[in-house]
Amino acid sequence: MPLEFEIAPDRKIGGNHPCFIIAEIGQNHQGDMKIAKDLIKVAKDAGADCAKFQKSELSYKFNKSALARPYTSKNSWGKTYGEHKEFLEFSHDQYKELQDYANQIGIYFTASGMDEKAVDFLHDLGVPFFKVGSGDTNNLPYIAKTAEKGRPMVVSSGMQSMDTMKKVYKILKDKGADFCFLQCTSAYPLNPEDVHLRVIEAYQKEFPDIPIGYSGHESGTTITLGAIALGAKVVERHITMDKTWKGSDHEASLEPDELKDLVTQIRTLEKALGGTFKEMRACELPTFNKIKRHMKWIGEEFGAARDIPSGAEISADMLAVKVAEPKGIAPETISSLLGMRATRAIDFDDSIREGDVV
Ligand SMILES: CC(=O)N[C@H](C=O)[C@@H](O)[C@H](O)[C@H](O)COP(=O)(O)O
Ligand SMILES: C=C(OP(=O)(O)O)C(=O)O
Repeated sequence: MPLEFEIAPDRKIGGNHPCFIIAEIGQNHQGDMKIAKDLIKVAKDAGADCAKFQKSELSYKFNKSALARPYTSKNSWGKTYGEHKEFLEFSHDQYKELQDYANQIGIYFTASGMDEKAVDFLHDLGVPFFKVGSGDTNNLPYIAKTAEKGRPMVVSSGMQSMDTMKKVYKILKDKGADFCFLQCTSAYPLNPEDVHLRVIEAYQKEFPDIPIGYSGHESGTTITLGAIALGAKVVERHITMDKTWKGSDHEASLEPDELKDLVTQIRTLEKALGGTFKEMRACELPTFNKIKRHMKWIGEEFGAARDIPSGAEISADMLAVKVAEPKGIAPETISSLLGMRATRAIDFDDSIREGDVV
């Protein structure tokens, strides 16, 4: 049984707990607090568990030349990558305001700390758990320091190999962290053939004592539902007000109605996954009573409609399986009746019931 743990106050993940659904606002707020709050509300109204952002302390995440690099993409909000990222970055005070808003409307609030300094800030802010974005997963000193803060961790794995994930697993286990891994492919939007949902199963095999989840960048909801069917206990999807907006992630995001649909579909699918024990279910009884086949015999050996006398030895050609009133012996036991003897005279087309043959 995969490990369960409390990812946020009064909310466990893993085992049979409902999948924890993270609505990733990321940088889809366009640098605008109103849009950011509206997206938190969208997450809440759709029934997602958590609204998430991305926090960087830019001079700790990037070196000078990375910040000075020209960023000429149609998704750029500045001449350089540094200016672009600065435009999309909220201040500490703004984070506090967003957190207060999330608390007020009743949804968990967190962010990916995209460098050690940002993790320090989020720790002080008191987020329930840390998200580690794929770009930071092979930063092993960062992984160790983040684990030392003592909060649960959700670690994504885009661009990483199984070998790297084993290293991350070992560090986090050694630190005694509660954590889960998310299968992820870091492309926006993500083509179905690049998703590799079966990595969820490979992770569960390799890391049997942690919950496994999925962070998706594909279009639509189908693939994420597949992740749930394969056992994902945490799911993260980007959300947006409008997929056509300027920005690298909008196209791979879910609009409000899609998020709502996804949450509803996940909750339905979770119910439908049920248990692994196979038996007839209570809801099947009416059908069973109506059509399940029960054994009857017909006296073909003796001629149709001829009575079988008491004491006759039962052979296969005396038996037929039909929908019977009253119900007879269950047909899956047919071979065990052969060679038995009738304890009473049974008319053609009568049911054979317990005690009629011994
Ligand atoms: C790997 C990773 O961090 N991915 C994040 C999460 O999915 C993304 O949101 C990036 O921050 C985003 O795509 C970057 O876009 P730009 O470079 O235009 O700011
Ligand atoms: C990059 C992030 O996530 P993922 O790698 O799961 O897309 C993130 O959380 O900032």
